[in-house]
Amino acid sequence: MPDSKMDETKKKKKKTAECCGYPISIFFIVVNEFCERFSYYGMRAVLVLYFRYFLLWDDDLATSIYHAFVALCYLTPILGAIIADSWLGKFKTIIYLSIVYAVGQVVMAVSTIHDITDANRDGTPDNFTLHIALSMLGLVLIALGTGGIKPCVAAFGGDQFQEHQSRQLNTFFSVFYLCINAGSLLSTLITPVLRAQECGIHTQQQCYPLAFGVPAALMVVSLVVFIAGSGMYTKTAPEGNIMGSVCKCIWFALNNRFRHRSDIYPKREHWMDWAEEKYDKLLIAQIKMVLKVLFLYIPLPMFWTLFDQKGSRWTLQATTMTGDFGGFVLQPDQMQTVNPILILTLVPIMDRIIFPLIKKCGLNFSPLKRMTVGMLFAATAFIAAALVQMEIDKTLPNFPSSSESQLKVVNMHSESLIVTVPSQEPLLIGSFESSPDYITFDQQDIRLAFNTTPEINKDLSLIKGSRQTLIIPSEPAEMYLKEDIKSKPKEGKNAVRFVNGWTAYLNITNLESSLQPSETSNYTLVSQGMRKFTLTDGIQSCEFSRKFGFGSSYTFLIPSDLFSTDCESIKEIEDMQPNSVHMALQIPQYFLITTGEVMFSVTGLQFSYSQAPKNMKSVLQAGWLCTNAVGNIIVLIVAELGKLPKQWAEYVLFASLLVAVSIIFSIMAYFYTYIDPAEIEAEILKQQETDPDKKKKKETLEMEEKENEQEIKQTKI
Ligand SMILES: NCCCC[C@H](N)C(=O)NCC(=O)O
Repeated sequence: MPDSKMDETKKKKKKTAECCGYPISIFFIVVNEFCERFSYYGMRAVLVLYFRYFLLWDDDLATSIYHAFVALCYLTPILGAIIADSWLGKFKTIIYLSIVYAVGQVVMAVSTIHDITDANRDGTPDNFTLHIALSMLGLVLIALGTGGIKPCVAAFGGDQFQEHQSRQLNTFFSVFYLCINAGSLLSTLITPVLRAQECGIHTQQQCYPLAFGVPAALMVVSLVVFIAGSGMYTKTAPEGNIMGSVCKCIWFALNNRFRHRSDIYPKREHWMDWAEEKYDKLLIAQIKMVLKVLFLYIPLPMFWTLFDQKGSRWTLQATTMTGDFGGFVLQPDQMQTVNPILILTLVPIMDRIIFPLIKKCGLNFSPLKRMTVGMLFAATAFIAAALVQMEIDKTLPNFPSSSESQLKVVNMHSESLIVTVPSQEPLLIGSFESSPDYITFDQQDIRLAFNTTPEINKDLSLIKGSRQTLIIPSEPAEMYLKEDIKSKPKEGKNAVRFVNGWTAYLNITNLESSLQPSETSNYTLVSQGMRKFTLTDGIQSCEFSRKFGFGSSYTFLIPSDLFSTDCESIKEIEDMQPNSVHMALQIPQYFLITTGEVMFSVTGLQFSYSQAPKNMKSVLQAGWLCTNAVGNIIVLIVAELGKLPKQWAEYVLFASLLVAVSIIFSIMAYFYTYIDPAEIEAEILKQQETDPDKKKKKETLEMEEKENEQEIKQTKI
């Protein structure tokens, strides 16, 4: 940094107002982070639902676009860091990109107003292309904004501290992390509730505009708060195209090394020293510092690969468990809120009790050791997840493999039937009853015999890898096959269907269409709790209520005396029993992974700041965030390619991989020497001052500058 600029920074640092030893400007930065994370996580909480139920995309498309968006959010930090360190400085970059971000959130909220294209006022948008175009534009702007400012805000916060505030600087990163999680916790609780409201101009629909509008408003608040602190910040000026200089310097060093590869040339201590012919010693030293840290980052994505499965695999695991806590019921995706809740409790405990205690015991728990231990905690969390999975597997139905078929028989006939099934004892099935469980067949084509008069022999061609039910209506000769669900219903919901044994058509609430006599409905998904169905044939009606748990499946048999028994004679066949393993069993794995996160992530944030040269703080923050992006990409690849037959085995595989990676990381960390970049930079600057050659060059430069200034003055006169 030119001396004049350095003096400017120092002058500004002197003016910084303090409160309890902290720069007051920090207050604006942490509130800004809280609002920004509220905005980001709030929007993310309802994004997949918006894709699925507003844009009507299928599950695969909705999930792919969602993951692509998250990956983009972790790739754009590089762009933000380059803009900040090389061109605009962190302050202006945060302001400009926050404006882009807020505009993105507003565009996204507008895209969710169905009324803007609902000309025929039927409650669904008429021009999906416009809604899709607007939402994609909004998401790109949001990714640019959130990713772009992310490395700058943490580094800008660090810049506010002076040399005597190193203890407070470390605490700052913990408080910063607390704000992230407080924002994310509140928004993940609030935005789904906002979405569940009904709103609209012409028709009342799920209130996506409110669910996306509130995060947009929070982003505007975040920007206003940040600007409000403007007069108090320490703003380090950018030093020109630093990234360009870094790339050119590395390229020159590599080329120069290659040109002098012969043994006749004396070796140099570091390959970057081959840039000395052309580049400043300070720049070379700074690049060495950055490269050393980036090298250390290579194994880190593996941690994020495990960590980010909280939102996917672990949530899926929760859908196969029960969330009834007595006083309240937790939905599977709400289990994720355990992470920010634990962060809010664990960070203070670690900072105030655990780390000081370890220090008191005389142990050197250095940042890199903490990160290694953090990785091991995450690995243990996956072992805990595997154990829980084994418990769940014991309770899961025996689904058919890809070479097997399964069959159940439902008898809606007024008399009992004896069914002869290949390689089985004959089955006696009472009227309005079903065979006890699914029968598994290795072959696709089977022949069943029924003791009706006359006897019926039925050839069936079953579907491999599927579960089917053979419905025998009041006229057994008209029997037909219906395909059943072959996995647990999504999101912990319950799949229900009805077989109409009533003599006329029936309308049933929640079903897509009316049911003809003897017809079986498709499945409809209902959430946990008390659910009511009204059945009517247009003349008479009755109500049927039932309490559901999580993840069950039922076939309800409607008898011919439906209305005379006021719906009470409806018979229930349990096709899949409700989940019985409790979601509370996931708490240990959440506890372990969050402890790992506190040790790994908070420390990594701090480490990336402390080990970066002053002009590349944002770049190293971006490098740190990039490890997260790579981790997410690994999740996507593994999810596509490496599907193991047993989920618990996949958890154990991930845990083993992370243990292996943490061993490699600990070896790399052993050879890493912690540095004080400011000290090294000052030392080199001092050397350059005393270097006669440099001194001369500097004097000439200063003389030239003075001459230039005089010339400008004279031209003005
Ligand atoms: N809905 C879960 C939010 C988890 C937040 C996570 N613990 C975290 O701190 N992430 C870092 C970030 O910058 O968002």
